[in-house]
Amino acid sequence: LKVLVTGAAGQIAYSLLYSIANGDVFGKDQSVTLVMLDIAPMAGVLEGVVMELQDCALPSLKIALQVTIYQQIYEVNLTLVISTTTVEEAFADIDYAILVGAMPRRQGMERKDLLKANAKIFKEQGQALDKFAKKTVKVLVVGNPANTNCLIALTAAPSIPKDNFTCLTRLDQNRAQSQIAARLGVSNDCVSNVIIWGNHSSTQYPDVAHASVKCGDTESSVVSCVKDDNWLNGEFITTVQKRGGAVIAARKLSSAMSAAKAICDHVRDWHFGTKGDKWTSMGIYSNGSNYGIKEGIIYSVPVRIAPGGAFTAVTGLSISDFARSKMDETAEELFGEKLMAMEFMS
Ligand SMILES: NC(=O)C1=CN([C@@H]2O[C@H](COP(=O)(O)OP(=O)(O)OC[C@H]3O[C@@H](n4cnc5c(N)ncnc54)[C@H](O)[C@@H]3O)[C@@H](O)[C@H]2O)C=CC1
Ligand SMILES: O=C(O)CCC(=O)C(=O)O
Repeated sequence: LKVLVTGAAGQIAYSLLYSIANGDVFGKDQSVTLVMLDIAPMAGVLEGVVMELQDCALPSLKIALQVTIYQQIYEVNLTLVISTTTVEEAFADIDYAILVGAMPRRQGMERKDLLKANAKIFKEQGQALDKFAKKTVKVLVVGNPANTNCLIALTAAPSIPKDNFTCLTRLDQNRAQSQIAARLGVSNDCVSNVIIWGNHSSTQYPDVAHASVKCGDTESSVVSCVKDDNWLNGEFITTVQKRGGAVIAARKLSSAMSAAKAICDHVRDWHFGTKGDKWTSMGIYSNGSNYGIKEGIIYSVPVRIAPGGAFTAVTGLSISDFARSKMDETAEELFGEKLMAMEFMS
């Protein structure tokens, strides 16, 4: 597997690269060529990250320096590390593209305020995917605003199927899951089938109407266990919607450790598949057939994934009037972002 991580000198990548190199995403026995891309001014930092990967002395990673200063090729046992600032090299024949590299939000900004700065990056990287990657490449967009950046990349890569493009809402799902687990005093893995609808933004709709909690052998609905609709329809939703901003306010930096963990969860599920009747949420291309969401945006829905990566949106879930209005509100925001993106692109 050839796996590209962009923004490889940044803070998310700092946690993410370790997990991939350690076999936590694709398995300990899977050989991986890890391609790390960042911009030229970050070449020195990138070099330091490679040194650190080397110094982790991971059992599967054997690194030997081969080439030049900006284009170091490391020869290995199980995992091959290539760090580069060259787009052509980074995107060549990749199986996975984890597109993290972008400007992060600072305090007081909404994620869509990043569109102007980041749209250009995702147009260029969409074109690179189109030109250099395998046509089967699976793309995960993380850089914000993630849904609309994903749409930009997809539009710039017409030779790659739309279903190969996803954006990250797993961090929101993990946040929602952990809020419920904390409320019920159970461990996080007892809670499943939480849904994130729509945009990775403060209009997203974290929905627990179909979520369940497992205590011993019995599985019950989250709604019946929490027994507090006011909290579920109020504070719970806003906590998840605003969690990214809360982390920025506290850390003066955007979330990174939890983002890297969520990326690993997303890619692992996309690679190995979801288990049984469980689902996970991810931003996918809306073709107009899911829950009345119009065609043409990247919208987060629950999906089930087969081993190898083919996914289908979960259909037939009942949608309350409350949920309907929340789902439409976040779709509307995405169409607004799309218009803005088209303006910047033109
Ligand atoms: N979807 C989600 O759930 C989340 C998204 N994010 C977003 O992820 C992005 C990255 O966050 P951090 O790692 O914290 O930022 P960071 O600033 O620490 O790192 C970003 C890296 O990207 C690099 N970069 C910039 N332009 C590039 C290009 N054209 N090609 C390759 N690399 C490029 C920068 O040089 C930098 O090293 C931000 O946009 C942030 O808002 C962050 C957390 C969660
Ligand atoms: O909130 C942000 O803008 C940066 C990180 C992020 O997307 C998140 O923590 O959810």
